[in-house]
Amino acid sequence: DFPPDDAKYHNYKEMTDEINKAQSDHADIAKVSSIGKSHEGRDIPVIKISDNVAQDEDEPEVVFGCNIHAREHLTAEMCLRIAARYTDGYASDATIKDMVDNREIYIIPMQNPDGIEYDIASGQYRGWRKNREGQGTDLNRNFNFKWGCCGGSSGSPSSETYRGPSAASAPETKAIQGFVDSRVVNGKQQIKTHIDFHTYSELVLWPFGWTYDDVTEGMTAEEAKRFQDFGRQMAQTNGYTPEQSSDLYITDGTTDDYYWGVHKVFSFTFEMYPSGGGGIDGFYPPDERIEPETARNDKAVDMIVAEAGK
Ligand SMILES: CC(C)C[C@H](NS(N)(=O)=O)C(=O)O
Ligand SMILES: [Ca+2]
Ligand SMILES: [Ca+2]
Ligand SMILES: [Ca+2]
Ligand SMILES: [Zn+2]
Repeated sequence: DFPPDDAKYHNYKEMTDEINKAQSDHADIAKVSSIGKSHEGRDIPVIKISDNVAQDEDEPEVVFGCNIHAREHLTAEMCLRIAARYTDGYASDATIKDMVDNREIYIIPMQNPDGIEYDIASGQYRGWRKNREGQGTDLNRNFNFKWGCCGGSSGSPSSETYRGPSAASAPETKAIQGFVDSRVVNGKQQIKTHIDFHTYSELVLWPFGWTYDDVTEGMTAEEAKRFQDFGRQMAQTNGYTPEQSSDLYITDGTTDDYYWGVHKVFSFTFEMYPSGGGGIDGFYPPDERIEPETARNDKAVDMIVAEAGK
């Protein structure tokens, strides 16, 4: 488990208990299911928040994905905050109610449950990043879009950015892709917007990661401008630095490139607090930082939920 001083962070069981409680407290608008199983057999839960939540309604869909990298524990807290705001806020906040009534919001708090549990299992943080297959696959290099295309990942199993033996080889990647693919209804992708939360560096990133080009096959000048404008607007609200993903470094097989490249989902990656300082400690802010550093993204989250209806 987490060290006692960081008890406010949720482990896998505490996370599942929390979303199950949200479901029982708000059964009319919240429904928990599993998108599939991890390598070690853990369910990867998703909580859906919408009116008539048991029906698949013709409403724009939004996805928030968290903790695809094991040590980035602050991101699971980000996803749990979104779930809490959009369930607890339904009765009191008119804007939240409007969004819940007119969107289908999916939140996946722990996309890499095995890695997360391994990172904290000894009681001392291990700095673990990948999933738990063999020497670990970097799930954010394993997606089936431009997989291993461009020097943005490694082919060596011991590497922190090991792309896996083949595209979508990891069960967690299969589960996430399977979920996104399942949201194509009558040939139309229902998911309109997405944020994948990471730590750290305080950045708002948009596709593509596989190329330095702003405009390229699969990204017109208009589309690139939409990403730039909206990314900058969100960054205005949280003080992060907005840039194209590849401005950081080239990556291939990432979630964002898959969501946009394959499904044309208006998709961003957020790197949360801290901004820098380098080193492994940046992945482990004290739990006193959870509230302020997750609340910092409330406005950007609300913007991306609203944008799904554009
Ligand atoms: C989303 C990309 C561009 C950055 C990310 N950085 S992280 N979260 O692993 O430190 C990563 O390397 O996957
Ligand atoms: Ca503390
Ligand atoms: Ca609905
Ligand atoms: Ca729908
Ligand atoms: Zn990450």
